[in-house]
Amino acid sequence: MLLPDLDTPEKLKNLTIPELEQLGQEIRQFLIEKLSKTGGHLASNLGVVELTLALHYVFHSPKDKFIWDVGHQSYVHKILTGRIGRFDTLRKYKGLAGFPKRSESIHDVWETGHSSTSLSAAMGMALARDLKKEKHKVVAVIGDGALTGGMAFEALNHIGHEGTSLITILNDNEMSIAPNVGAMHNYLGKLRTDHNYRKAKEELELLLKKIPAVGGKLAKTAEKIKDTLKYLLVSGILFEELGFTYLGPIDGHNINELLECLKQASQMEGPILVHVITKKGKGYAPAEEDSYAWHGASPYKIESGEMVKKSGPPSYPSVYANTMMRIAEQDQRVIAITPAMPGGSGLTKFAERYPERFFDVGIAEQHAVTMAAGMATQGIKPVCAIYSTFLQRAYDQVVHDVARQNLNVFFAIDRAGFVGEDGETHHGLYDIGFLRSQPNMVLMMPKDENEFQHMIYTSLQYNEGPIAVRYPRGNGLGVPMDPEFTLLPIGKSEIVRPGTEVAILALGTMVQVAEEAADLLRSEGIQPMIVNARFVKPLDRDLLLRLAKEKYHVITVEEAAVSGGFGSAVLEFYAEEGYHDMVVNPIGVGDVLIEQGSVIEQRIEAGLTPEKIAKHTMDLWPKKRQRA
Ligand SMILES: Cc1ncc(C[n+]2csc(CCOP(=O)(O)OP(=O)(O)O)c2C)c(N)n1
Ligand SMILES: CC(=O)[C@@H](O)[C@H](O)COP(=O)(O)O
Ligand SMILES: [Mg+2]
Repeated sequence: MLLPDLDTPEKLKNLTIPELEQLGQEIRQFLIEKLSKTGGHLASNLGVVELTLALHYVFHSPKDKFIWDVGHQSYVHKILTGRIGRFDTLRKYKGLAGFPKRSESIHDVWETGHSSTSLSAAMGMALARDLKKEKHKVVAVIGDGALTGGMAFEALNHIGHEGTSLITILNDNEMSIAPNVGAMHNYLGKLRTDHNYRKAKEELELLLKKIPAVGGKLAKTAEKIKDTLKYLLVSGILFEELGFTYLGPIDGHNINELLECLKQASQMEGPILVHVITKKGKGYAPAEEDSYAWHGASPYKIESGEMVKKSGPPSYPSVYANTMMRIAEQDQRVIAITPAMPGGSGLTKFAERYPERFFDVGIAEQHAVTMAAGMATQGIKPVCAIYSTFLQRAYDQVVHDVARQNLNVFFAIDRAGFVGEDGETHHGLYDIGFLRSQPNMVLMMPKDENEFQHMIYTSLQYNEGPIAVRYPRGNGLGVPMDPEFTLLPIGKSEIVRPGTEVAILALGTMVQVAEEAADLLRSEGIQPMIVNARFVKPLDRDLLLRLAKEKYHVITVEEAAVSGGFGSAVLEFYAEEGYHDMVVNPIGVGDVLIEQGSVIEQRIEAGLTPEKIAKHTMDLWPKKRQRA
């Protein structure tokens, strides 16, 4: 076994090719075993075993800088940089992060999680190197999916323009999470299969060299023919035209080919793009056969490849999908848009049923939102299904293209709140802050999966402008699902428990937590009012005014950043209405970054528990009595 002794990448450099190949197999086996217990991004990491070995063999991390786009494929890098012993804690609370983390290792020079940032960061590091007159390599590893992200094109454009020396490794496995989409994907497909082109080009060049030296005109013609044919035949012409030296395509599982090509790249100046062809899931049959399912694997049985399925109530994406299907059946205007998350958003069935009304635009949230806005101007009813965290990528499009023009786009904002193992790069905590400030916007959150279906229905019946429903990752509460849809009155909340003295206005997932807090308080003879807030915008004015008139103290609770959140909206309301002595205690996620773990662990760290909410209520109670 070679793996146990490899605690620094420098030790790789003493290995022979066969030893590197053996090490690759050991790493593969290690990943398959460890992730069968922890789950994680198995397929992507199995696909980059040889590539990561070769990178650490040829270059000198951390002097040479490695930047991993999205970073979900950085487990092999973590194994080779001294963290092999921590893999039992992968994506666990206070354990090893599932993405690069600068606090974990000097070899992690850039943190990722959101896609398509690697080339911009690499450019920044390369320019800094040049300004400081340092000499080291900057290497970005970007997948074919991440390359569909707009930021990547912005960076390619600038890098090619500046001619800065940096190496882009394009890890092309034809997959995003789902099969990759887009014109760039199609272009890469041609390059992938261009071995014939390459052979023809070599034969052509040999032939042209055989033409005896000819004078003047004929020579120029010969050169012109060669350039034209080269244009047709040469690989990577798109990248070459953008100012990159294109190397490849090479077999990303062939150590010899990788070492030869990376050594060549390491000796070249200017922007280099190495096109590496890999197989997502390589080396584990179930993941090779279905790398889509094995992109984000749950714990599984190695022999059978059977994932441990979390049973339980319907998931929010499945309720979204079923409700969309039912409504789309009746309303031909309804279309669904996803930026590269068809599976996670639950849209697979919709896409099969209504292929002409489904658009996976690739990792392109900005394009998705503005395209939806364009559709809305033409009377189409676009539904943008975007995770809260990824919607951050399209903020100006929401502001400038949708809300400002008051266009009727429905945002289905999934993964709102804590998301668990993906950690702080993926939590959906900021959408309330950045949406409620927008004129014309309607924003709501359901307390459970049954109310969720009614909110989707209400949103699709709404024609007045932009409307958004934010909903959590995972399953509902297991409540009965009404057979018929209900149209919810916009801006109206629901009193779920009457009470006195203190009113707890809870949003979405926090309604259940607030009710559990009320149960704890009952033994103290304290019975606060529990409100299912439902709407962040517009607020339920009538209820808020009633609470003021009846001298309630108010607690708001939200699984979102408290700064700029629902509680802030309530505070602003009372200030604007002149209730300056109104006691409002907003509870939410403070100015903290809560790392990977379970959602429950994250809520505990944030103080979003029945016990804490009961304590907040108790704290207000005696003051309330004294005041009376
Ligand atoms: C801005 C953003 N949108 C969506 C995602 C979700 N996401 C994570 S990985 C991935 C696909 C990445 O494909 P690729 O870069 O080809 O990597 P591979 O898994 O194939 O190695 C997507 C869409 C993300 N991380 N960031
Ligand atoms: C790496 C990445 O961004 C995605 O794979 C993300 O982890 C998917 O999240 P869900 O598992 O919530 O769909
Ligand atoms: Mg890919």
